[in-house]
Amino acid sequence: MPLRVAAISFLNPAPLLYDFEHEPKATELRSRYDVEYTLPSECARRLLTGEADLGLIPIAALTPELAIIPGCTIASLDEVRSILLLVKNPEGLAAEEALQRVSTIAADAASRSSQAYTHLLFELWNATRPEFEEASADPLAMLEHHDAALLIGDPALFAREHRDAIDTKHADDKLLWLDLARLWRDHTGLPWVAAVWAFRPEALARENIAAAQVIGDLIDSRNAGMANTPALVDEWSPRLGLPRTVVQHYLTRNIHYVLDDECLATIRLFRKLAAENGTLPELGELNILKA
Ligand SMILES: C=C(O[C@@H]1C=C(C(=O)O)C=C[C@H]1O)C(=O)O
Repeated sequence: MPLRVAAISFLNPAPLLYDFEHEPKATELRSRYDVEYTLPSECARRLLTGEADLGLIPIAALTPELAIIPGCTIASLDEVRSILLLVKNPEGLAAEEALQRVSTIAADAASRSSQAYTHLLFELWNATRPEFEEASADPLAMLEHHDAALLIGDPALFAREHRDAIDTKHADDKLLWLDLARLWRDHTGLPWVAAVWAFRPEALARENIAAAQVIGDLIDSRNAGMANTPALVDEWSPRLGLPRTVVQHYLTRNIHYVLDDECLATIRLFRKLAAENGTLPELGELNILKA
């Protein structure tokens, strides 16, 4: 049987999944992997319950039992564009002061990592404890009953594309548009990391597949995706109705796909701070799959 794979349905992982979607590799890979696309929180749920063997999952959902596949990530070295915190700021205060006034946040239910980053932002660096309520990704509905809205992925890209319309509706609120990756970088000097490929190691023996094969397939796919962004822009720009320049910039500048030492340092620091703060359970040493 092929490995059961839970992959994220947004634009941002498209380069990681390139070989799974394009020949010459797609047919061969179908014999080893059965890929289903869903939202990040659901990818995590499926991997944690064992409904999937391999998942592109939020780093907030990693557990000590899951092995991280080396090489691939969804991260950002500066602005990520698609992790947005919209904050009502009717008095037009500076960002730090406006954050102090936030007491309720509607948080995109598709997210695990960005929700936890937002907890750290408020609880560690802002010294406030706003209430979080999970909601579906609709900025206007989210802001109806909350002081701030956290959006991720494609809905965040759409919101940015329609920023003028959203700002007009909220003219009295004077919305602040904050990029969470940028805030994390400002506070820690490190890249912002959202997701990694994580694996249930027991699937190797069950499916008689070598760790090196899985790691190699995923790294080759990432490399093919990064080398073929023009093809991905051709596919995704009409699919999402976003300008080609935005998709191109997003895939080549906003998102960082290589799980390097700095990204690993981020995962360690993020999980340490989140454990100390009580936001997430302890993770301990990172369990990285060996080839
Ligand atoms: C860059 C992004 O990273 C995402 C954010 C995640 C989260 O908040 O849990 C998980 C996976 C990524 O798809 C994004 O979706 O905008």
